Amino acid sequence: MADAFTTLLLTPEEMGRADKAAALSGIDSYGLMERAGQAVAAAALRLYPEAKRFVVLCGPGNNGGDGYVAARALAQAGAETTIHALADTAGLKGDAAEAHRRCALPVAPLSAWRPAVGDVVIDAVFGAGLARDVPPDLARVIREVGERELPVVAVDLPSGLDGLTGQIRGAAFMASHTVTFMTAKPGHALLPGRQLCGPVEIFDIGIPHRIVNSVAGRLRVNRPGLWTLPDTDASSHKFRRGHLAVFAGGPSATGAARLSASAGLRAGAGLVTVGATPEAVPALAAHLTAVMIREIGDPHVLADWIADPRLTAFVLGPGFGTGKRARDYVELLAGRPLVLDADGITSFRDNPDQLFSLYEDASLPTLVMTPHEGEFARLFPDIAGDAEAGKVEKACRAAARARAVIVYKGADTVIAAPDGRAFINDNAPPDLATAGSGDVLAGIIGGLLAQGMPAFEAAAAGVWLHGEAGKRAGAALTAEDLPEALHHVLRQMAVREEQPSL
Ligand SMILES: NC(=O)C1=CN([C@@H]2O[C@H](COP(=O)(O)OP(=O)(O)OC[C@H]3O[C@@H](n4cnc5c(N)ncnc54)[C@H](OP(=O)(O)O)[C@@H]3O)[C@@H](O)[C@H]2O)[C@@H](O)CC1
Ligand SMILES: [K+]
Repeated sequence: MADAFTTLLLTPEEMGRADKAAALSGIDSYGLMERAGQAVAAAALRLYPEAKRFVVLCGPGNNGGDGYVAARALAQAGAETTIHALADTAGLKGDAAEAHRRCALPVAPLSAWRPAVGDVVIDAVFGAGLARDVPPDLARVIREVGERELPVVAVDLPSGLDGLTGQIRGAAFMASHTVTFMTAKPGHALLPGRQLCGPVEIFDIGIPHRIVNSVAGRLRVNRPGLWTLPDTDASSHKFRRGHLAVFAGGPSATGAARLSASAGLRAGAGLVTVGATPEAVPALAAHLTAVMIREIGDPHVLADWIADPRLTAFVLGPGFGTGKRARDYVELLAGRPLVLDADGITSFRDNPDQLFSLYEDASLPTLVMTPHEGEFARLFPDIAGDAEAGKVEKACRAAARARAVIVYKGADTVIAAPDGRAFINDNAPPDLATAGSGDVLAGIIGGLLAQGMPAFEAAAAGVWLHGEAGKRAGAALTAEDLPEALHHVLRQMAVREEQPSL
């Protein structure tokens, strides 16, 4: 289970506001810096008790200020410590100037440092205030530290990493450990940032939690506790656990719909039916047992079937084929709970507004779209092409425009709702990027939607469960392994819920 502070992500801008609000409420801002720097020194001593020398690299702002505090604490603890600064210390202001004043160690320029084996780097060059690509001097040092594979303890963020977007500004340290303050930041969770941080330690420097909560936006790391799975009590009747309909494509492409359907069933949908044209039925019938098949001979049969209110959710896209048929089906589904994936998304590339208008009346979103990067760019070319925007901003803008939940897939999938809520998912193992994996994800989300979960929660839970199933299935998994692995994950979660002490 997740408590509010372990899932909360504050953007650098929100963190700055927390800092200002803390100062306005009378909290000594230098005290915050002192605790931040002390925490960094404590982590460095704990992680590298045998270090020959700590080299503290200090920048021109408050991240550098944390560095001066840490350097003083390391030296006081008896560790050999040297400081190299990016800019002249005469330019330091406010708390950073105070931290430097209290630190008696000499400060050499960054350009004078030649990284040597045995050095442990304390990276306090840039944190939340990184505003552009790192200067060439620092880029050189980053390269040399990387070449020598020196351990790096990053203060707040590895310098060069954009805390908002997770992107690298020119060059960035590859940290072995990161110490950040109060909450994690989006850049710690998004890629490539996540891979640059090492384990992230979140240290409470004493900003009152009510202040942190007052500046917090709607961004979280995706975790159970942010959503609740439907009650999968074995005694609940299958008709009460909803009925998911998955649409299949042509006879040579039924595998994708089968994967979605099996996953939907494993996710707890009471009934799952694959709707297919007569040509595709034999191929489906040869493989499906627990999943039912509905032959859709002509458009009237389709319309009658879809109109049945007992069908509580739909999946359209996996292996479906692109074109008018997909658009016609979605038109009939307007407003109903739908997971639109793959070909279903691509079918609207020439007229995305046609799709969006079909779902504009819903007061709460009922459409979930699950695009990977290429599909996202087909529906939202202007948003995808905005070089300034990060993945979270892109997903949020797309969700608002489409009035749909957007699952912007990748190793750092972002789930965004039209109301501005957004979760970053971080539990997907690399093996999950395998053929058919997306079909399974669409089916899991469909299965949760069918049970009445709201679209955003169903999407977030589906993405997390998909990641856990991938971990459970292990290395060299295939998509066929995932529904079974999901079954184990859900069973384990149910056991934990029954025995909270586990
Ligand atoms: N929030 C809190 O509660 C607390 C925050 N704390 C700490 O404060 C940190 C944030 O401090 P910060 O805002 O001073 O930003 P920071 O990262 O030091 O950089 C700004 C400086 O860098 C400069 N600069 C930027 N990019 C550059 C580039 N590419 N190349 C060259 N220069 C560049 C920029 O110059 P400018 O853009 O103004 O020209 C400015 O001088 C935060 O990460 C945490 O460690 C803790 O003390 C505890 C309390
Ligand atoms: K840093």
